[in-house]
Amino acid sequence: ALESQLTPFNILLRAVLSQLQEKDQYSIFAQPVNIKEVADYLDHIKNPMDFSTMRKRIDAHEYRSLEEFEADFDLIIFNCMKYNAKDTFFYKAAQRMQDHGGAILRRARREAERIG
Ligand SMILES: CCOC(=O)c1ccc2c(c1)NC(=O)[C@@H](C)N2
Repeated sequence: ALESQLTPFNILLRAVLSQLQEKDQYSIFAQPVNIKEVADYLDHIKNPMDFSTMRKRIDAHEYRSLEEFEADFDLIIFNCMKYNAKDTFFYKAAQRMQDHGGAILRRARREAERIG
């Protein structure tokens, strides 16, 4: 029901996800990597992750802690740095996302402690 959707914790996760997506200015982390465009992606990446999947998991109450949410964020970064070579636009975007995300998640951890 809507009220179970809008627990303080869920509201926090949705706010954090929006803050992270603001840093994805070319939306390269917004959707699952398109396997039609990147044919060998699943040969290399066993656990794909993206922000739209994370949003579905928030709405399905699949995150029981901020650490579980962070693990999926870290997976997005890890996959990108694994599949793409260091000198690529994608790899560099993952590094910037990791930096921005670190600051956003540190603030979120304090907020999660405050709401208990
Ligand atoms: C239309 C072509 O799109 C892509 O090739 C493409 C589109 C998005 C991508 C990606 C590839 N690779 C990645 O590692 C993740 C970060 N995002």
